[in-house]
Amino acid sequence: MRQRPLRIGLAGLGSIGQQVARQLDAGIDGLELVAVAASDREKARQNLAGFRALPRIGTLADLSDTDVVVEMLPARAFADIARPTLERGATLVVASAGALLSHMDLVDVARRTGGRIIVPSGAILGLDAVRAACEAPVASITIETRKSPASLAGAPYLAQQGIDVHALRAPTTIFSGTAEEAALAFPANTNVAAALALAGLGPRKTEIRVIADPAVDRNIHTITVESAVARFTCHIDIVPNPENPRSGQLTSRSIIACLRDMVSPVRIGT
Ligand SMILES: NC(=O)C1=CN([C@@H]2O[C@H](COP(=O)(O)OP(=O)(O)OC[C@H]3O[C@@H](n4cnc5c(N)ncnc54)[C@H](O)[C@@H]3O)[C@@H](O)[C@H]2O)C=CC1
Ligand SMILES: O=C([O-])CC(=O)C(=O)O
Repeated sequence: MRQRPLRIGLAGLGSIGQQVARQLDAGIDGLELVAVAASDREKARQNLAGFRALPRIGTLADLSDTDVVVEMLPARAFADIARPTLERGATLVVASAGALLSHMDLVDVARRTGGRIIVPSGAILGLDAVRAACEAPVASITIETRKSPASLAGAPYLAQQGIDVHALRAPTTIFSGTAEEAALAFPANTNVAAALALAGLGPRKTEIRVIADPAVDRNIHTITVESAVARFTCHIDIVPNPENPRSGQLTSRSIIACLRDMVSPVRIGT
């Protein structure tokens, strides 16, 4: 039994970070929100107004006395908090799973310092069964991601390929490739494929298809696994966050469930 609560720091107070902060402030036994890092501190103060216990508001460097840092930054800022957190032997909970694929050397840092990298399921389901299946031979793991144009807009791949998603009138496959390729092409839209890859066959053997569909208003993911011990398909429709439709409303809850696991005497699922 821990003598004191786990001290939590939040890196990023955007659409996911704000939800996580609110849920932590509502109170979870064994967890204490002590600090948040935000790029606009005045806006952060406004977002945290009314909190029961106001955490410190500062920069990424101000998270350096926490036990657990929850990374919820744009992919480009991922390493700015991931590396120092792991260098000091703390635990890093990763939202930007796609960005982790370009920084797999951090696993060696964690091994050296005793730090831990934890990738919650986020917006995807079935990682428990994927991990279990991968204890036996697995033939293939694929994911199809279907999103509205608003949930895909701004991805670097669209600009590179000259694709105007807002002009599409019918569902269109705009990308097929590996999870590794997708993480670079769609850094804010394919974290699900990265998490799936890390749970299963790795970023070069996990295939993703991205479909832009003007008729949908959810972020929709379908995983298909063919393995020696089981064949399964998992499907999820997630409500996008109003502040950032690229991210859905399940991810903050997945992070909270993951943090709860760290202090709970009982753990459910693989
Ligand atoms: N694992 C998963 O299943 C999912 C992962 N994500 C990923 O989670 C991450 C966070 O998502 P959102 O909250 O929706 O993004 P967001 O763009 O709404 O929020 C990011 C926040 O980080 C802040 N920020 C940027 N640089 C900073 C710095 N140096 N210091 C402090 N704050 C900084 C921004 O001002 C913004 O408030 C993204 O990388 C997103 O792609 C999103 C959905 C699902
Ligand atoms: O569906 C979501 O909420 C977000 C998503 O696809 C991703 O980041 O991979």
